[in-house]
Amino acid sequence: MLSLQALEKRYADTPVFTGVDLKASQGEFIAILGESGVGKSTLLNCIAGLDQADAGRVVLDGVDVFSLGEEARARWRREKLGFVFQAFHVLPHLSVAQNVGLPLLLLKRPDAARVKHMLAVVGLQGFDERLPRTLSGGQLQRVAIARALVHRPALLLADEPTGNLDPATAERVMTLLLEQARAEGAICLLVTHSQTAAARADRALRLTATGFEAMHP
Ligand SMILES: Nc1ncnc2c1ncn2[C@@H]1O[C@H](COP(=O)(O)OP(=O)(O)OP(=O)(O)O)[C@@H](O)[C@H]1O
Repeated sequence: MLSLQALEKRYADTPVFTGVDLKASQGEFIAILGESGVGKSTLLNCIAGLDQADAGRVVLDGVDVFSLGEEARARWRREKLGFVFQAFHVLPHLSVAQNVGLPLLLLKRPDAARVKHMLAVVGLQGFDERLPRTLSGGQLQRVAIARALVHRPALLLADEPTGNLDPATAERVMTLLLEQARAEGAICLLVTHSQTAAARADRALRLTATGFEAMHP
């Protein structure tokens, strides 16, 4: 269970958002839309504890994230969160399998069989030794999805993951993200400008300066 309670963020005297509340259950897929600059990426960063919220709480599976010290928060992030970004953020000098296995390595739980499984579910079996520069954008994003879920995170944060892809590839990547987040039982918060992607989520919310507005259901 993820709970956001009265989250608030400002830069100097300029408020970005206030009053962000949300409750999400295991396996729920939630799309977050909103005008450019309203603070969607900032909100994901605040939830991940990468950016400091000015007020409010983030509670994931009973853990109050802002009460953790820096080291404990970094450990929590490695263990409980997965990330997918628009720009892939795949490490160029590591092979595909090394990229996917990185979260497990950082948790000191290397697991070659799990890496192989994740490569298979994203349709990249046999790509283990390939370097990222030999992959297409859609393939790179599938590597990123496999990496984001390999350690079975409780929460997947996806920031415009299909923003750099052509519509057909975007559609396939979105399907994969939905299916795999659900298969792994992760809560997924998906920031997107795509109404098509939002329509496929369990819920769609619009972020405004004063919190979330429900779009559907
Ligand atoms: N370090 C910073 N200092 C000051 N203002 C910032 C900083 N980082 C972000 N902002 C501002 O905070 C606001 C929210 O930015 P954010 O990138 O979260 O928006 P967004 O909704 O994700 O936008 P987009 O849809 O265009 O990606 C913007 O007005 C931005 O200029």
